[in-house]
Amino acid sequence: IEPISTSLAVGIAAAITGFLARYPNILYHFQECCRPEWISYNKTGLEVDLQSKLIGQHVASRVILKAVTGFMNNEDPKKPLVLSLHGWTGTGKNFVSQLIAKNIYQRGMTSGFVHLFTATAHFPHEVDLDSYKSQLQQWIKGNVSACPRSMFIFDEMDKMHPGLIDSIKPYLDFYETLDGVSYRKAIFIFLSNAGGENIVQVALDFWKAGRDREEIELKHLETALSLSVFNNKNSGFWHTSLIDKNMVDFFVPFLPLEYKHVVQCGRAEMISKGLEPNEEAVEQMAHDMNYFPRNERVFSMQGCKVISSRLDFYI
Ligand SMILES: Nc1ncnc2c1ncn2[C@@H]1O[C@H](COP(=O)(O)OP(=O)(O)OP(=O)(O)O)[C@@H](O)[C@H]1O
Repeated sequence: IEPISTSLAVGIAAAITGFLARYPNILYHFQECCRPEWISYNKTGLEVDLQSKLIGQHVASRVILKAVTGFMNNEDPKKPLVLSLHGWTGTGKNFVSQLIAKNIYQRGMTSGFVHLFTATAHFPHEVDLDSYKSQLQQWIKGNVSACPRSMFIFDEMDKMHPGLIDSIKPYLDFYETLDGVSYRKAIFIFLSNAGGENIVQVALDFWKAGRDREEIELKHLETALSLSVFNNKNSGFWHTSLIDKNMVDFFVPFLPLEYKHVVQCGRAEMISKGLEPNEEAVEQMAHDMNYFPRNERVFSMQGCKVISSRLDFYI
């Protein structure tokens, strides 16, 4: 071995080791880890995002901001935060979960500490229920052990097998620790369409009475939600004791979106594509969407869901 190269290599290695010993935190800036450099709550960011990006959801915006802020500012929460988001398709439930993730984790939804499960994709076969249960429990335990500030999003909660919901119950409860792991700093978000029709009915009643949509408050929707979520035999929730044990901290209703919201979503979509908003195209697209109920045609059938792809056809 050539002595000059060897001593050069040894010198460089020693310099790097010395540098890392003096500045151990430097690595944390490059590699995502469970530290404040990567995980810190930005309340103003969430507030601004909810106001400017989430369209037509004044009730959900308020509840979510309060719930997340209260939880994230509490250094010693007594249980994990459990939010259950309900509403018609395409009204922003997944979207809002992304906004929450973005304002807690530097890498948002791509963070290694944010975990998304979709019932039909991840747990499709009932015969595999037992293995799903143990995999899910191990996944939650492993990830919370690695980082207490982990976030778990369960999409299509109403299609999830009740037995599987039951298997995650212990992690949502008030336990100090479970097998030596504390779950109290974790966030669980459940998304479902359960209760969507009852929420639509409340919004429709307001519309028919000529009342402003902004007048709808959480209290107007709570009964609608509880009736459907608690009493619906088809809803996974109904079979489990998630509800009677008060494990869900907030039930968050999402209102159905109207024509004007579809237009707003269209404009926002054009801007996000880096285009100048084209009013004519956006209005034509909104006009061609399907609305319900059949006679009144007030609410968008697909919410804002298909706008991204539809818009391409009009511009
Ligand atoms: N209220 C909203 N404000 C702004 N954009 C929205 C809203 N609702 C939906 N969108 C747009 O439509 C897309 C699809 O919506 P999203 O996936 O959040 O709907 P969802 O309520 O989760 O529907 P589903 O119940 O079918 O899963 C979002 O990524 C977003 O671009």
